[in-house]
Amino acid sequence: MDFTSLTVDTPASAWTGRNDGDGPAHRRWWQAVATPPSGTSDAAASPSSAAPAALLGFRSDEGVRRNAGRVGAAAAPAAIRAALGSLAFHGSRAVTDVGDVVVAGDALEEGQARAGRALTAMLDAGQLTFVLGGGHETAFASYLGVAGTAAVANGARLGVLNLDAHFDLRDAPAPTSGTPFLQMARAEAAAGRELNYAVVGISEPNNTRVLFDTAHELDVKYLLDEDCSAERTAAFVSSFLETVDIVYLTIDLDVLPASVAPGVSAPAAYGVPLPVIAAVCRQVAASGKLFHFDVAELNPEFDIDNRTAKVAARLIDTLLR
Ligand SMILES: N=CN[C@@H](CCC(=O)O)C(=O)O
Ligand SMILES: [Mn+2]
Ligand SMILES: [Mn+2]
Repeated sequence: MDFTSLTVDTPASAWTGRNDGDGPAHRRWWQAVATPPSGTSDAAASPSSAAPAALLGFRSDEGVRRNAGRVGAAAAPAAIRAALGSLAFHGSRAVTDVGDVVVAGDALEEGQARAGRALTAMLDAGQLTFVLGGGHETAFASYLGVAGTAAVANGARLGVLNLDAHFDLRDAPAPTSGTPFLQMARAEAAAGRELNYAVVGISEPNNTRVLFDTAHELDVKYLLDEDCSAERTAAFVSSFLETVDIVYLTIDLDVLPASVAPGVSAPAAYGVPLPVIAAVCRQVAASGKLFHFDVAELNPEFDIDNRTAKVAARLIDTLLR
């Protein structure tokens, strides 16, 4: 597709990383990712049966600020790109970085709409899209992109799978990082559909009764963090996948234990082990139903030795195999 027709605020700049040489045997992410208009990738030239992928950064922490959280997630897209850059690239699909949508000041809703339009254009052109957030207000930008596609208009059954310690179903006066899935439920109802929403990793003490009540009213499927054994999680995800044609997967990094993901606004005391979260990513990718995904809530200011950024990069690498 012609990526130069997309409206973003900051075009992608060339990626960097360790250089062991040219060609597929030495290829790392920084060498595989194309950055239009000038940058081309050697991987993009290789024939592949897998759908091409395109990534968009969403530089926002306005939703976190409105939700009284620790701001800093606007710097996350750059930190994730840096962590991904030096990972070895074992995939075969073309990957394009189209740059960032930047939320200026409090203009969150406008930024979400702008990101949504760029995503819809890429999805309709056959790209597997992913967004590097941003606070979890990123999820509503992702939803706008997915909900605007021809696939959804033509009746594809959409499922939203959130890996998160929180429901993010808050009823608030304005959109925040804590509201995106209630916004989705309302938007789906307005479109004459019902939101099919499932969450893996809910922390009971970190979600009030009203959030559980809302989840029950909306028939949200969820698995508590303490119930996330490998077997139960795989069975939960498998049942969910049976009910959908296309999946929007959203990873809020605070689903992981704080020792694994310290660089988030709300670190988890308990958390779901990384091997379980990685297995969910493999399972969703293997289903052939993955349509779009995002990674949210990284806050580089609170990260330790880029631990959280590296975990985000690892999960993205897993999803794109
Ligand atoms: N995206 C953030 N969600 C959580 C944050 C909770 C917290 O800061 O403790 C929420 O709003 O519930
Ligand atoms: Mn969240
Ligand atoms: Mn969360």
